[in-house]
This record gives sequence, structure tokens and C-alpha cells, in this order.
Amino acid sequence: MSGNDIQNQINQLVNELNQHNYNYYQLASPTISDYDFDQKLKQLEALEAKYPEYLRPDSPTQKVGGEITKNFTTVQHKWPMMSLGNTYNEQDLLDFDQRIKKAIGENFQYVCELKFDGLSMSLTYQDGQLLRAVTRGDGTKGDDVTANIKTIRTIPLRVHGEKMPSYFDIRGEVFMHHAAFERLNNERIENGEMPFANPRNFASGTVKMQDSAEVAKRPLDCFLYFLYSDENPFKTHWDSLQAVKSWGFKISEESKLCDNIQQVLAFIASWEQKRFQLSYDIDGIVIKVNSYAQQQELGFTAKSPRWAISYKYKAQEVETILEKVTYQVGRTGAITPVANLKPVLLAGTTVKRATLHNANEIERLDLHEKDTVLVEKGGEIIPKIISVNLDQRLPNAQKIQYIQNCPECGTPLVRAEGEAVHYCPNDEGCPPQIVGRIQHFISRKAMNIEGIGAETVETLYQRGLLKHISEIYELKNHEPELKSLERFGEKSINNMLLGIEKSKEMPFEKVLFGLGIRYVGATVAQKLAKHFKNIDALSKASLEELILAEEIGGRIAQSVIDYFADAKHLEEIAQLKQAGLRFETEEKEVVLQSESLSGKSFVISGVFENHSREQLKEIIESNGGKILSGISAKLSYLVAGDNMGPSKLEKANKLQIPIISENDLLQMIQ
Ligand SMILES: NC(=O)c1ccc[n+]([C@@H]2O[C@H](COP(=O)([O-])OP(=O)(O)OC[C@H]3O[C@@H](n4cnc5c(N)ncnc54)[C@H](O)[C@@H]3O)[C@@H](O)[C@H]2O)c1
Ligand SMILES: [Zn+2]
Repeated sequence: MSGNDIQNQINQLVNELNQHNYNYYQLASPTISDYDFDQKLKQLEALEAKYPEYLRPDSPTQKVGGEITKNFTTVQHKWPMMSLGNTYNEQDLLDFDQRIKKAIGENFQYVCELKFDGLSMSLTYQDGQLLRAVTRGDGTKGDDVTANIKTIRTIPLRVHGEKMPSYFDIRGEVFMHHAAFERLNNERIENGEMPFANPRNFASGTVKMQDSAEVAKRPLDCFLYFLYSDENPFKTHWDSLQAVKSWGFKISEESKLCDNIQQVLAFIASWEQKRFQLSYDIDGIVIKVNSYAQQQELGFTAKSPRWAISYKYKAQEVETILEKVTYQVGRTGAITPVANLKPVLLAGTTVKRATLHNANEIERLDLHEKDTVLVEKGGEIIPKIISVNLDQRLPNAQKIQYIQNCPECGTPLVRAEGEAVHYCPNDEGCPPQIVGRIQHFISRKAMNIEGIGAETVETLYQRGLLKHISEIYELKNHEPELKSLERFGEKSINNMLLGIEKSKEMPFEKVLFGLGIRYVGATVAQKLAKHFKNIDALSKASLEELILAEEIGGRIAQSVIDYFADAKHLEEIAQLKQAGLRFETEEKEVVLQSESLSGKSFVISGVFENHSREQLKEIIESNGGKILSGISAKLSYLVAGDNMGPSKLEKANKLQIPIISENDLLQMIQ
């Protein structure tokens, strides 16, 4: 190869890997497997070692893969947050062990830990109090996500105990348990939102959200595994782990102290299968030299410590045959293709189906009928198809054609410009949409109607008693028909009718969520209800007005407009109003407690330790103060919490508006 060719190859690898880093860390949606990524990175490393003259400063071998984002305050790490060298084979571990022995002799121990598959987080504590939480970012500086991290129950806000330094950083991995992942991802699918591919992506997407109240609804967890302090009182990593546990931090109980590399290999082997029984994902084992003095002797490379390495388990994969592709219709009409596979044992379970997400995925795989496909199940819950084995493709196999008509009602499908998902537009006549919509309305998170379950809805639909949500409230006029149904005793009918009657008390935001408007999930419904206060204002709002509401983007706004543009929907709402459902938020009457804030105006921004924003608003109003919607020269105070948007802060500073804390505010009314 000529010098030019090599340089081209290096350039191409650098560009490609940087793009993958971006997809993985920024977008939380990687397009190649970790294994392939790591192989390409090793290829680049080898080329750079051989031809250092072509080493690019922006090469992914020279820095950790993440970046900082402009949505958060940037914080410099006192101790850089590094990556870890990794390998997929035992020989590399034996080589690693040899290198260590050469540098520090035979007398040392290893600590083996599970390699949690989440995102790393640096927590700073001062005098036992959590000061801030920062993402790894580019390794030297990261995003300040303190407000979001404070929602994690297993991260203590205060710690105390013996030998605790007055100032320290503690690092760990934030992750999501499988159960929470499945529950929340299913909700996303039901709301017509893009599901996350795995718990890691979900956790990482959650930590970077702007609204901490929303973060609080997504349960995250965290294991801690590194202590850093100028006054570190411990001699070994192991001792530090035991100590931080006694101070109140959550550490993994599975870590193990090993005397030699054989014990390490045994530990790795023991987790190869056991890992599938954990309630969270791990992608390998981390091996660390235990003694701090020896760690120091070994030092670092450009992006990782020489005293540690990770052994990564290859995601479990197996070949099987694609029997057929079927299509499911969701309650919003969204079509999800599913690969039906010849059953095969993988990672301890029998796999029969794999998700295909949408037409783009089928296109990407270039799926043909009866293809032999490689199916992967990492720790992940839903198996997915990685690739097709072209050698096994049957002669004359037909390409899988995405369906053009709804499998349930035959209506031609539509796919909006730039969208990945196909929809069945026949919302009034497509059975799974009709039933799904009513099931959604009665569900716990929406109207929470007792005495009527998903199956009952199905039965009532089949008997012609239920086709629209509003007909739920007419069931009471159909008692004779209800009584004639099998397994429908008088008692259960009464329970159901009682539950239906009670649901009329549900607040507007629940009714709005219950309507099942595409992209309007529970949180969005809450925000819309709060902003517009009643259905009339909401239904008349323009795109511009909708976007002004907190967290409402163009896609949601357009979906709301489309919904209200449909006369059928307006008719349905009229029926529900007639039935007595709530279509406006209840204004709480302000009871004046004092006049101490009268004549003063406030803007509340950020997240607060002791009160919700809503509570602070009440406190201000009940003491005679006024809430303004934006920062202007006439504003008296900006009440600022954690994680406030930088643009607000900048504006307030420019206009010299006094910025006060939650406590300052409370002092003003005493
Ligand atoms: N598929 C893709 O497109 C793509 C793109 C970029 C990166 N990746 C994957 O991500 C890896 C690189 O990510 P990385 O730099 O975070 O390195 P890494 O995942 O190989 O290892 C370092 C990380 O491990 C985590 N970790 C978990 N448990 C730990 C423990 N007990 N002790 C210490 N650390 C622990 C920490 O967050 C640490 O930052 C690559 O090897 C690749 O597999 C994939
Ligand atoms: Zn249909």
C-alpha cells in the first residue's frame, strides 16, 4: 500500500468511528454493534502505531468518545474521566497480566467488578453533601446534570462515616433496570414515540433531559466504583469500596478480590451465563490493580489507565431462519413489523420473534423471504436481527415487501414525509385502533376506570356496545344487553358502572391524555392542560401558540392541530362534555396569607430541593406576589434552582435582575 492509501484508510476510519461515537453518545442510537466498533478501533490503533505520521489529533484513539452539550453548564473534571482498554479474548488478558508483572513484579492483587452497561457519572461531595453530578463528556469536562441525578434514590444527598475526606469525587455508573425499561419503553410505543433500543440508551437519554420532573418519573439506579480525593486515606481500591459503602453509597456486592489472573479468568467464566439472571445489563468484567501505589507506578495512556482493563462478553448471537414478517397495528394506527423466527435457544431463552421497528430497518437488512438471519440478544430484552447470512439465501428468494394495506382493515397505509413509521389512517374503522383507543382511555395512567378491563372492552366492542370512548358513558342505558353477556354478573356490571361514574371526577389532564392524541403522552398532556387551561383554548391554538407551551415541539404541535381539525374528534369531545367529563383545569383559589410580597413579581426557574415549582408559585401568590411568564426589565426577582436554562440566567444578569434562591424567597415572607 502506498503512503497515500494508508493515509486515506486512516482518515476513513477516523471519520467513520467519530460518526459512530456521535451516534452512540449524543444520539443514543448506535448503528453498529459494539463488537464491530471495537474491531474497527483496534484496526485504526494498529495502523496508527505503524504509521504514527498519519495520526490525527481528533482520532478516536486519542480521546474518550463523548462530548459536552450546550444545554447544560460545562464543568471541568478535577480528575479526568477516562475510558478503559478492552478485549474480547483471554489471551489479551494474559498479555495484560504479563505487562503488569514486568512493571511492578509479582506481588499484587486484582479487583474484579461487573462492567455495568450504563453511563458513567462523577459525583462531587463536600463536607458529606452532594455538590454536583457531572457526565463524562469528553473526559476532561462534562455536563452538570445535578438536578437530574438528585432524582436517583440510591444516590445519597448526604453521607457520613469514618475516614471520609472533606472533599472527594466518587464515580459510578447510572443505569436502568430491565423492568423499568420494558414498562417505559412500552409506554413510548403506545404513545407513538420512538422506543429506545436498550436500557443503556434509555438511561443516557434520560440523564440529558432538561426537565428533572420528567427524569424523576424514569427510575434510574447507580453503582459506585471509584473514589478520588487529594486526601485519600486508603491504600487500596478494595478498602475504598468497603469504606464508601459504610458512608452510605451503593456498591455492587458482586465484586471480588483476586490473587492472580487465573482467579480473574474463573470470575469471568462464572459470569458468562450468570449475567443473564441480573436485573440489569452488564457487558463485561472490569479488572483493576488493587493497590493505589502500584496503580500510580503503572500510569496511563492517552485515554485509559494501564492498571485496568475490561473484558467484554460478545453479545450472544445465533443463526436462525426468518419464517415470515407480520405486522401489528397499535392504537394510534402505527404499524410495527415483527420478524417471526424459527424458534432457537439464545442467552437462556427461546427466541421466536425479533423486532424490526419499521420499514427502514427491513430495508437496511435487505431482508428476503426465508433468509438465514443472525439474531443477537445482549443483556437486552428484545432480540434483534443483526444481519443476513447471504451465503444461505435461497435462490429466487423474494425481497420482503413492506405491506401497503393495513393487515387488519385493508386500508392503504400512509407514511408522512420524513417519518419512519407507517400508519393506518382508518381510525374509525380499524378494530385494533378502536379497541386500543378505548383500552387506553380506561387504563390506569389515563382515566383509571375501575371495574372494566382490557378484555371487557374487547367483548363489548365485539357485541357492538362500544365503538367510541363516549359510548362508555352510555353503557348505563344498556343494562339488559350487558346482563345477557356471558360471565357478566349483576355485581360486576354494577362495579363497572360505578367506576365509570366515578371517572367523571378525573382532572382535565387525564381526560386529555385519555383521548389518545398521537405524541401526547401523560407528561405532554399535563403541560398542555396547564398551559391552555381548557379544551376550547387548546383546540383553537395555532401552531405558534402551541410551541410556546413548555416542552411542546413542532411534531407534537402539528399532531394536536391535526387532531382538532377532524370534525369526528370534535363531535366525540362534545359527547364527553355532555356526559360531564372535565375539560378545564381547576383553578385553585388563592387564599391570601400575607401581603409581604405585594407589588413584587417573580419568575421561577430550575429545580428546587424542598419545593416543586408549583408549590413555590402558590407560596408567592398567597403572599401577594405576582408570577410573570418571562424575564423582562420590570421583573423584581428571578427565583433560581438547579439546572436552570443558561439563556434565562444570561438575560437576568444583563437586565440586572436580582437572582434569589428558594431559601431567600422563604425569608422574604417571614
Ligand atoms: N456501537 C457503536 O456505535 C459504539 C460507538 C462508540 C462506543 N461504543 C462502545 O462503547 C465502548 C467505549 O465506551 P467507553 O469509552 O465508555 O468505554 P468502555 O465502555 O469500554 O469502558 C469504560 C466505561 O466502563 C464503565 N464501567 C462500568 N462498570 C465499571 C466498573 N465497575 N469500573 C469502572 N468502569 C466501569 C464506565 O462508564 C467507564 O467509563 C466501545 O468499546 C464500544 O463497545 C459503541
Ligand atoms: Zn387498519
